[in-house]
Amino acid sequence: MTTASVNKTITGEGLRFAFLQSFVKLNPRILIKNPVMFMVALGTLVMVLVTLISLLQTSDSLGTPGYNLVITLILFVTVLFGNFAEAIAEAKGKAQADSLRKTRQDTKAKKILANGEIKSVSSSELRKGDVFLVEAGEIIPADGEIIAGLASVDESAITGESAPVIREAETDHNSVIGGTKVLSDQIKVKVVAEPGESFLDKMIKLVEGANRQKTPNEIALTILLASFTLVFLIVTVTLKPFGDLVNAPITIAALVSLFVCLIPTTIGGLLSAIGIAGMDRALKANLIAKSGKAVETAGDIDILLLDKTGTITIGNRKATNFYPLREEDREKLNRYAAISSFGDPTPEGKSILELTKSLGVTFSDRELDNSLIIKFSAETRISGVDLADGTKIRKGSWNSICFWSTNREELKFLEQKVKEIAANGGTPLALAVDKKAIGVIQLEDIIKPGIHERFDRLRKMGVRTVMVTGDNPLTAAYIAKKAGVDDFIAEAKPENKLNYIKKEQAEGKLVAMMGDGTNDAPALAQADLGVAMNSGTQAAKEAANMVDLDSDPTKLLEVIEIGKQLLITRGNVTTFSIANDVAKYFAIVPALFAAAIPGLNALNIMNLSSPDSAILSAVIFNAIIIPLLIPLALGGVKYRPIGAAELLTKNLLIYGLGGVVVPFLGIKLIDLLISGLL
Ligand SMILES: Nc1ncnc2c1ncn2[C@@H]1O[C@H](COP(=O)(O)OP(=O)(O)OP(=O)(O)O)[C@@H](O)[C@H]1O
Ligand SMILES: [K+]
Ligand SMILES: [Mg+2]
Repeated sequence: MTTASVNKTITGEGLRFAFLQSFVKLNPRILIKNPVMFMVALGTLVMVLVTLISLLQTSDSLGTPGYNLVITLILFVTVLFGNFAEAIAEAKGKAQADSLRKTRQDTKAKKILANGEIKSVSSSELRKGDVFLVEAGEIIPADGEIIAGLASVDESAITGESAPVIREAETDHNSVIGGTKVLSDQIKVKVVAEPGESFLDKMIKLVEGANRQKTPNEIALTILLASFTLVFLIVTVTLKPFGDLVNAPITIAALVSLFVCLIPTTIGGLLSAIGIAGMDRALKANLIAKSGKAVETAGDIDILLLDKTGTITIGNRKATNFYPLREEDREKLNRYAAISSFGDPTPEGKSILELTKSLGVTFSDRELDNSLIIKFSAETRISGVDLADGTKIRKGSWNSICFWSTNREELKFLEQKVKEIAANGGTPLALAVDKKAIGVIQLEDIIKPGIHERFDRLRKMGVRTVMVTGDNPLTAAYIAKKAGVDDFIAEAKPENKLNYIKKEQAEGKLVAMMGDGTNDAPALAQADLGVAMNSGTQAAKEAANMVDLDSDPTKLLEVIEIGKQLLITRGNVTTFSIANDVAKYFAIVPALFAAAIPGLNALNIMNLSSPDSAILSAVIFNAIIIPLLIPLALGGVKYRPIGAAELLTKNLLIYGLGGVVVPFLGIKLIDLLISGLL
């Protein structure tokens, strides 16, 4: 199964589920969470009483039992429609959860005991901290981090992506998920999640909406809608004495109907469906949002921090050339580049080793016996090896090698080459032996095609892009200009990201970033929107509020579009809903008083056939607009990157004006259809 392809359309089973849920959600304890719909339900109850009383006694102020019954039923259906909208949004998640459950199964695990022995246990017996072995062809029994080895893994059960991925110990891609399958090699994995708290468990709960909480914006909007409801309650109630005063008695059916038509039932009925659909869209893009708030925040992001390598440029930097200080050093440079990269697992190290191989450099493993490998770190920007014979080889950024080297005079000759490489967007690495620089290694980065257009799109949405790189300022400036980012931070260390985020947040900006390494975890936690790559370390995934199953660094751009789409859809449906209510006011009120106050006839532009028909048509329209808008609520309003002001004008025109016009037409049409029946 694939999360990406499951259930794009709603199945018959989904419809049945949603239909039943519409009744389950009539439970007052569930309904009260939606104050607008709760009031409609109360109105329905009032009308049930009125219908019963009107059966027993005839009175002008009660109306006929038949008419009252019809109004009662329509109000009841209105509540059901609201429930149905939410249920149909949830139905998609339920289907996804069901297929994910099939992925989660008990498997055999080869647990490695403290004494090194292997014991076969059930996957459910594995606890956090346990170590297990998985070999080619086996299912990984639990979530974990690889502590030894490397393997290609089929993650299609979770990501829907059929191409295998490589996971390796001691890299930023050391994370494996229980339920996925090892295709080649074998790995030792340390368990990171207790049973029941695995990634798959969390994902199932998430898509099911089991712990769905209202987002802050949803709460704010709900409070606003509730206060509208209160205002309209007062407006409607005070209309009664006014009607008596002008000798136009208003029936309870008319008052309740007017009230229901005035309160924002459309957005009230669709609000939570819109939120669920937003999370669903994120899921379709293979993004696991830990909360609805994360998706919502994405729509409001001001600044996007992006890594250079792998995000703006294609994958890994490739070594393309060696430049010795003196021509006679060429052999030596190539050789030491190879030896110093042998124990360097970074993409840069691997690529240097490959280039030396293609140049015919050979050396035996024995030369590295008893040597001390100096691992690359983003802090030092240096890697290398101390050989057993005392030779110290280092490679790293120009600044750090300059700092380490003592042949200051000679460095000047190399600096020329370094600048040349950087000015063309490459990354220069200097190589030094025993504190003497002997040459420069050229690493090349290729900018991803189409990335410029994506940044243009973001700029139009009002999002500023900032490239962060550990590279030198010259290289950074070249790539930043070529790729079209708004700003860059060069020679960045992990804590620089964190500080930059804090600084922007202090100015009231919302910042998003994506990361995979343990290094990135603090910044991912600090960012308003932190997206971790699925391949990343456990620390990164825990700190983030979204996880990208595809581990695609450009996914941030999609996240923002999904967020914007959610906010715009909600905004537009709200505008439409309120405009609708205004229109309904003008449809009902003149009809109610036209007989008693002839002057109001001027307002009776709709010329509906009778007050009863006007009210009935308005409540019918009020009810059916909810299911009619379900496709819009679930599908979302397509987001186009135009300026904020232009967007507002356009949306006000379409949804505001449309919201006024559509009910006039709809109510008139319904009036024409039913007036014959009355
Ligand atoms: N394997 C390595 N050995 C030695 N030095 C390296 C190695 N890889 C990178 N460097 C140097 O360290 C600098 C910082 O690299 P790093 O990979 O930390 O950058 P980064 O923060 O990941 O940014 P980017 O997104 O550009 O990769 C590089 O510009 C390069 O000069
Ligand atoms: K309404
Ligand atoms: Mg890097």
